[in-house]
Amino acid sequence: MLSDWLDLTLGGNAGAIRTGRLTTGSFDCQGPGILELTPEAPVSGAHACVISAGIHGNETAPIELVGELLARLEAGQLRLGAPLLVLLGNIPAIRHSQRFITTNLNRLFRHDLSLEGDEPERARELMASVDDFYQRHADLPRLHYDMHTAIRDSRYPRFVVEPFADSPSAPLQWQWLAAADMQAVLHQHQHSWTFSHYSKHYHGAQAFTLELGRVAPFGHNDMTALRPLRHLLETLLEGREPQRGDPARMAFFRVEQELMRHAEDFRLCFADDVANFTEFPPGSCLARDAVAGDCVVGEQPLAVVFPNAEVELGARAALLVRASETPSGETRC
Ligand SMILES: O=C(O)CCC(=O)N[C@@H](CCC(=O)O)C(=O)O
Ligand SMILES: [Zn+2]
Repeated sequence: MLSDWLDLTLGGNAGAIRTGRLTTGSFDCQGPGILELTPEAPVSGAHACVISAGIHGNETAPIELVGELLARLEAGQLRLGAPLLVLLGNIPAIRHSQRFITTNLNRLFRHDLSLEGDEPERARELMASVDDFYQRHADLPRLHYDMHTAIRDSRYPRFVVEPFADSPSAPLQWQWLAAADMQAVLHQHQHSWTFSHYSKHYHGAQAFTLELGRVAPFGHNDMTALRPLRHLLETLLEGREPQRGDPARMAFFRVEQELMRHAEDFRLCFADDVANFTEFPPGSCLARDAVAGDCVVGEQPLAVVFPNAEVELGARAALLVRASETPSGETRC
């Protein structure tokens, strides 16, 4: 049964179900954590939808959300109207309730990846499944929502990260995401090799990272806060036109700088309970790095997003951001 897919996959029995039928389509388990749903009758205007969760193994709310969607499809409460690829990212890390096992999977989505190991191998499998899916549905507009939760509290608990690309995202996306009760948008200023960036950069998909609250164990997530997003996902998988909200309800930010960790001896200068999007005035010391020196805020205030002193050497330890007036990241004067 489709609703057993998550449990079987996480229990190491991914091979126990292969293909099956729904009232309105069929499903095909193409590999561990790789599930494609195909409608009997695709609805005109439908998107080729990719929904991914568990790219970081301790981020459980998105996995629970996928479980809710599959259960409602199986129960016939939703009519499948769009091709849908559901991906569960780092399966061993989910089993261990860890962000990753050896290296951060969400930095490996690039065609020239040369690393070896379990996470690089998984990135290759996921990239190949996305390539194959979009190629087989080449006539449809492409969409990818990669769902995460954040390590810290956030001033905006639900926010969107818009990957960098040459062309801006479709303005309609901000209307859909506002209706889904996303509260802020963070525009990336450079390539980041995340999963959503992969779909946007290599496939021209409308692709975003969605941060959906704070990391919590299974069963401890506030799923009611995610109802509006569930509604958006349901509408898309039914192939219907999503509701539109007012993007002016969301706060827009752009990344000014990535703070990198260079030294073993690296620390952030603020407390662990400082929330994402907290602003620091000019002159504040944000980090001390024995190799790179101090990171100090310049003439304009900066806010911190995803600060994490525990990242690998050479990895991003925080995004330093400023408010912008528009989704594509123009900064206020
Ligand atoms: O809370 C944190 O520090 C990390 C939450 C998380 O996993 N965020 C993603 C964002 C991806 C992006 O920049 O698009 C990540 O760090 O991979
Ligand atoms: Zn994550």
